[in-house]
Amino acid sequence: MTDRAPVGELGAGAASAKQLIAQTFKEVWKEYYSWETVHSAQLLRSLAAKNPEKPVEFSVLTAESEDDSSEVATSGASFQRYPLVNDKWDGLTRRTESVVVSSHLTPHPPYESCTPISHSILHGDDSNFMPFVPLADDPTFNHQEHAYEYKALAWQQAYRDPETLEITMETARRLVVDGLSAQQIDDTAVLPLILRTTSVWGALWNAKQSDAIVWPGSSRTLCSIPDVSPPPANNLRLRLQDHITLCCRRSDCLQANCFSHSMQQAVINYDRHRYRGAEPFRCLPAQTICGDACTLRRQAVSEHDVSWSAEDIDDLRVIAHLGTPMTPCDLAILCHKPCYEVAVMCRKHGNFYVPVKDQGGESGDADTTDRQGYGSQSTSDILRRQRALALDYAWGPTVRAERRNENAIPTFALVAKLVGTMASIWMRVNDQLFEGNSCRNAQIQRQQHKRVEVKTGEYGLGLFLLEDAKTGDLITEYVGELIFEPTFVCRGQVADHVGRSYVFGLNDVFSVDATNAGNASRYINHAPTRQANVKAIILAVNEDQRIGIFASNSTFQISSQFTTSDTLAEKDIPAGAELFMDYGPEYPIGDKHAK
Ligand SMILES: C[S@@+](CC[C@H](N)C(=O)[O-])C[C@H]1O[C@@H](n2cnc3c(N)ncnc32)[C@H](O)[C@@H]1O
Repeated sequence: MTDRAPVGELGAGAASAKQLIAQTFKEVWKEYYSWETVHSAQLLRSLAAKNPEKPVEFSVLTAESEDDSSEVATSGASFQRYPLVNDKWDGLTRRTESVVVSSHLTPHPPYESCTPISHSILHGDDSNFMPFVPLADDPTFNHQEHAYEYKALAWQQAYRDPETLEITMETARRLVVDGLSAQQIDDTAVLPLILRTTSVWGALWNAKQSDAIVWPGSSRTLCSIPDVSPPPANNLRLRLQDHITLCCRRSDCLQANCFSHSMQQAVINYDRHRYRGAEPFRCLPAQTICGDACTLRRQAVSEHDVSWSAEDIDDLRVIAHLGTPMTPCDLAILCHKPCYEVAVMCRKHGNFYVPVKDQGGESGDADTTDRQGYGSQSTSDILRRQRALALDYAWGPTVRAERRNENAIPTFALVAKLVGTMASIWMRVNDQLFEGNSCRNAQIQRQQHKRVEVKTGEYGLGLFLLEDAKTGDLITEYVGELIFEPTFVCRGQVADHVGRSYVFGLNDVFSVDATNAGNASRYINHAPTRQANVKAIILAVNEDQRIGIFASNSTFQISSQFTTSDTLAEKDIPAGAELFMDYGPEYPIGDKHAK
């Protein structure tokens, strides 16, 4: 694999290290591209349409392979090629080739494909960048005019070239085997990508997030480079920061790519207090005695009687800062400290509401006006119960024992457990709330969709019911890409060209576009209200706006999102019926369903 000098022979000097890294990089680059060119040619060949009468053998689509001029048409486009000479890699030179389109490729299908998704997705699109080249093989689509709307292709924006990433990573893997560390490699600044950054977004991290390129020269399975150093075990803030960055902040959300979830790095900043004011955190008064060590049992404990390490105090700050306002009894469980000690530390380091009235020893600067500042959240029965249960579950005796045995708690396991517990509790609370209730939110959450099929309908493809539905039943949910208004304007050109639009206006900010990604609901055709048998209703479900498609009829009126089906006139939509909904007054109405 290598004929380069080992690190030892090159000496420890920066110049030698640089030389070694550059040499290894060049080697890997050559190996990779000599494999990649052959592999790509094979892939292209496998994609060629099969023509049994006249089999065509074409390697790479270049002007050189144009041996049958009656079968090919050349367009003016060009691409960069890394040529092989006598099956050997010919250095890093690139050649510009013109693109030849073979007539043996199958024509574009009459319907553009659509990626199936079960919930709406948000790419965070930018209307300045073209997300994809639409109808690339449709000669009647005006690509030039379309491209005029955009500054660049979306993949050019913050594009991470997977090949450069793989070559960099393979270089690093070989260098690590040779005795260099990731930090030493980065210090030379020779590689095109930094392996580690002070945060988590270096090549090491990105490689972990990307699909692996499997190629013969890769030593990925043989050597793994130590990842960015994990945050110190005794630094709860950094560990949680990492966790919050990776997981959705909504405790009831288990989807990696939910609407609200963004991959921006989270920073737990004590200066920006979550509630108000600049206090590091606030604490609620203890209400009932939690045990022998409860602050309510102790008379005037002084801070001199309590000795906490800096890490312990920081843990308290983090927990109190991130959680909903808690009593010292709750905090005691989370901090694994006696309650009366927590109360002392809260007084010292936070803004502590001491117990009111007859709570011996701790006189009250408690003040209900201030407490109201927390809003209904801190007083909500559901939240309180949720928190109590979560504490019970997540910080039970096993975990406490773990903490005693090891100084380093497996934070991820703990936090995942806490988040998981919150989610399961939330689901249980939801179930209790929604039990026996045909609330539309509940139907959407439970995805109680009807069975449907897509087939030729009155206007192109249409959506048909496979089972009966009663008015008010959820048929399906309209899902797609969440796009911004300017993107909608740009995509309009494609919709005009194909003569079909799959965009549903959601709110002032977003529309849901099912053109490229969606489910069967994208095939529901339009009919005016009196002939429509389904209705789209936008519902707020767990902080997201979602579009439920409900069985409806002409007498169906929306009164509230919690209206139940039994308050509405029942009228079945029989299995086999095509579904129609009213697209709204602006939609150009077809002759058959003219209002
Ligand atoms: C959401 S798609 C519906 C599925 C579409 N029929 C298909 O084959 O993919 C909406 C498009 O269908 C067509 N369409 C739906 N209802 C129609 C109607 N009542 N009259 C004419 N065209 C209709 C229009 O082209 C419209 O832009």
